[in-house]
Amino acid sequence: MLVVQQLSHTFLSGTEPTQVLSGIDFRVEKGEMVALLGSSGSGKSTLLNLMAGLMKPTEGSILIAGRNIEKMNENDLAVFRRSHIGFIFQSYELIPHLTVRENVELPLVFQGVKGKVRRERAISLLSRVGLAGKTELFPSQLSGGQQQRVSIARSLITEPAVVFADEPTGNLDTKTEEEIIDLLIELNMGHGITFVIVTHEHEVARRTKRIIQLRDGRLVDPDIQAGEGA
Ligand SMILES: Nc1ncnc2c1ncn2[C@@H]1O[C@H](COP(=O)(O)OP(=O)(O)OP(=O)(O)O)[C@@H](O)[C@H]1O
Repeated sequence: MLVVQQLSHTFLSGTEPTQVLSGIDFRVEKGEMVALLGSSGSGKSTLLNLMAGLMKPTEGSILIAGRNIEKMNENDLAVFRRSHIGFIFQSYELIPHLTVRENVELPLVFQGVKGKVRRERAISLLSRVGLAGKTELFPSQLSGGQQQRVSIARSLITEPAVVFADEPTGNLDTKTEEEIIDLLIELNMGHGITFVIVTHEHEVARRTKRIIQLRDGRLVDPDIQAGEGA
C-alpha cells in the first residue's frame, strides 16, 4: 500500500545543506492505522510532504498503491494525488463559502463526477461521520470537532488508498480529540481505511495499533520504542 524505501532528504536552501531525513524504511499495509510520532523538528512534516508527493526526496523511493510517486511528473502526480491520497489537516482547510456538503463533494467535482452521484456520496459519508443533520450548514456554523468531521468525510470521498492526517486533533480540546480519534479508529476497523496519523502527542499515537517513531530524522528501532513505552 505505502512503501518508503531508503528515503533521505537534504535541504539546500540555507547557507549549508541540512540533512533532515536519513535512511527511512517502512511499509504500511492496506487497512493499517499507523501513528508517525516525533517531537518538533524530528522531520515529520518533511516526511509527510514527501509521502504526499509535495516535494521530491534527495534519495530513496515512495510507493503508493504500487506506483513510484517520486518518479511521476507534476501533472501525473496531481491526478494521482487527487484520487489516491486523502488529507486531513490540523486546521481543517474547509472552504468557508461552500456548505458542508459542497466541501465534501469538492474532490469529486475535480474528477468530473456528476452532481447527483456527488451529492449522494457526500450525504452518505456525512452521515457516517455523525453529521447527518448538518449538510446544508456552512463551516462557520459548526464546532471545531464537527469541522474536522467534515474534513474527514472530504478525505474519504475519492476512496483513497491512504489518508494522511497531519496533527488532526491539534486544534481540539481533549474530549473532542478523543471523539475524533474514536471516529478514525471506527473508520479504520469498520471500513478498512488506511490511515497514517502524524502527531507529536504520545496520547494520540498510543491509540493506534502501530507507532513509527522519528527522532532527528531517523526511525527509532521498534525494540527501543517498546522498551521506552514500558
Ligand atoms: N525548507 C527548509 N530548508 C531548510 N531546513 C528546513 C526546511 N524545512 C524544514 N527544515 C528543517 O528540517 C528539520 C525538520 O523539520 P520538520 O518541519 O520536518 O519537523 P517536524 O517534526 O514536522 O516539526 P514540527 O512538529 O515542529 O512541525 C528542522 O530542523 C527544520 O528546521
